[in-house]
Amino acid sequence: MSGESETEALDELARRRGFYFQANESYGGVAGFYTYGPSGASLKRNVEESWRERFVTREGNMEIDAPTVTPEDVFEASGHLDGFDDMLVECAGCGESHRADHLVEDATDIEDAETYPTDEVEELIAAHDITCPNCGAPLEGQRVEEFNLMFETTIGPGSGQPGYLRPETAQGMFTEFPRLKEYAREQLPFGVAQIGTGYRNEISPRNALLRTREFTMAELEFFVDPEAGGPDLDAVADVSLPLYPASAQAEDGEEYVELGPKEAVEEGLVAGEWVAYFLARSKAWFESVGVDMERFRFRQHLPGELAHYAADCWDAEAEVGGDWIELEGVASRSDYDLSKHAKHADDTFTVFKQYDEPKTVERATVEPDMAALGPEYGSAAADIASALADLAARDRSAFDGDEVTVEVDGETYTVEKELTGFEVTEETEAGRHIVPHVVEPAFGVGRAVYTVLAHAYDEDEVDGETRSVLRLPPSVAPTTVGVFPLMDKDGMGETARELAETLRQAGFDVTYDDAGNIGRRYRRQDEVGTPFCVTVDYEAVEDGTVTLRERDSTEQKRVDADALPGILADIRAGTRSFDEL
Ligand SMILES: Nc1ncnc2c1ncn2[C@@H]1O[C@H](COP(=O)(O)OP(=O)(O)OP(=O)(O)O)[C@@H](O)[C@H]1O
Repeated sequence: MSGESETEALDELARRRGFYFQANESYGGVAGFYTYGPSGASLKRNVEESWRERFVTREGNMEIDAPTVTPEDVFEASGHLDGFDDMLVECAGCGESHRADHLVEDATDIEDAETYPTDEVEELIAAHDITCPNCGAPLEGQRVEEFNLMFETTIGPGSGQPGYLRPETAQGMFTEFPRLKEYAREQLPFGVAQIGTGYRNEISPRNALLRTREFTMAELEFFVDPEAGGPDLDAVADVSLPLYPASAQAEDGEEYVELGPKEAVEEGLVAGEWVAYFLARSKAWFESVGVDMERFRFRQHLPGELAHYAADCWDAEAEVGGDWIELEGVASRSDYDLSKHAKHADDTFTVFKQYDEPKTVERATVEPDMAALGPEYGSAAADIASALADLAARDRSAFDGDEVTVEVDGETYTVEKELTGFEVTEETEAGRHIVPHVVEPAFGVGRAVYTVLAHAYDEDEVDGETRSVLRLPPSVAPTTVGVFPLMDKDGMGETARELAETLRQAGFDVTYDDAGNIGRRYRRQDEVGTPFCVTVDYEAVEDGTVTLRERDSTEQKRVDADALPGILADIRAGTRSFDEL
């Protein structure tokens, strides 16, 4: 199937079978907002649960649940207020808004247009005769502007306090760090995760769940000691990473490198063992929820694309509808976030790192003679005193001579050493405060759900008819099993209803269906990805055996109804397969 028809067929099935649809359609709907229907909400919940199990429970990490409305100060510190922009160009013809960088990328070989200044993007639009994708009018001469993607709100009545809907969940983990480090008993490394809603006022929402204005993210902020060693990469040695390095992209090649996590670090391709570790864990997780590994890669950010604080960043990408889309970013963020908050907030964003043995250290301090500094330097005296204190802590050798020079507000002052009260004392130190570095795997849940659906979607032929089928893994499928009586008579309906109830009580998502012929009932379940269907026929009423039909092969086997809970649990957990029954 071509890329476009794949996504069109999927969107149609998603509406019809209750996976997702445009929100508030009865009021005309607003672009970029989707409602997950019953099947989609269940699939999404299973994907989130599986993420939680993989990245929180099994890793021994913490999880928090922070508010989505956030005061302005937080985003001033994080840099979002100034820098969380996309490039906007509006069509003079039809008034439609577009991502200017995306239009340039579509029309040229440029892959990182978002890093170009707006005037250069305007020139590129003119040079390549780029037109409005909606109405075809030329966009030459239209202004390209930076547009901040955060939704603004007011907290409280009246003029209130300015606030924003969070564009990512990450800031919650950073602003609460002073408390979180206490729960971690200041022992690095430790991870804090959050699954929650993020909001971005996207200029041009499109491709269903891929670019929406409200979406669920699953993020892990992993705090590490930059001086300590990394994780044991043997634990993920069985995962090979399909890497698409920046160098291959620059040459415009499709040169993938398949390497184990350890080799990727040793060859200098992936900066840092923690990044390699999370790439491996991510790949295994994407595979477990049903992303097709033939259509999956890790793309390294190009140098211009990298945030200035980031040492390295890799995006997990999947091919959907002919395009590569970003599902997750794994970034090495250094101490950028915590240092920023330390500057703006009134708290400590460090951890106390204890030495193996207490150390004797020399400490240089000053105690300036203010009675002498005041008359000599006037209003600058207090600033000079604090500059002297900074200097003593930073560079003791500056006090070697008879005079000390400091700079305050661009002015240079020379102070007699005698007046500074400079002193060196010896102290015993048990440890010191360090700012942890952050490695962040950030996932978009909606994009993962959409990719899982797109990769699961298939059409084949059954009994001479084309069937649409979602080949979803049993662990994420919205319904685990459909239970049908052959007909609702001669005890078959009752037996089937009882079986459905037993399976529900055993914790399975069950659909009971007695409407229409059995082939049609199978087809309905195939379309929502139900991996198994159980049919209760005459024999079942007599001897307690039922037929178990597998979705993908459409093969049927007779099994004891009593054994079903065990069989289904094993298959969902991946410890037994249908073939082994
Ligand atoms: N508008 C959106 N709709 C749905 N998911 C999104 C959206 N924006 C980001 N995400 C998801 O959140 C994850 C982390 O966000 P991040 O800030 O790294 O995205 P991004 O680089 O801004 O994405 P893009 O370049 O595609 O806009 C992304 O990998 C993606 O899965």
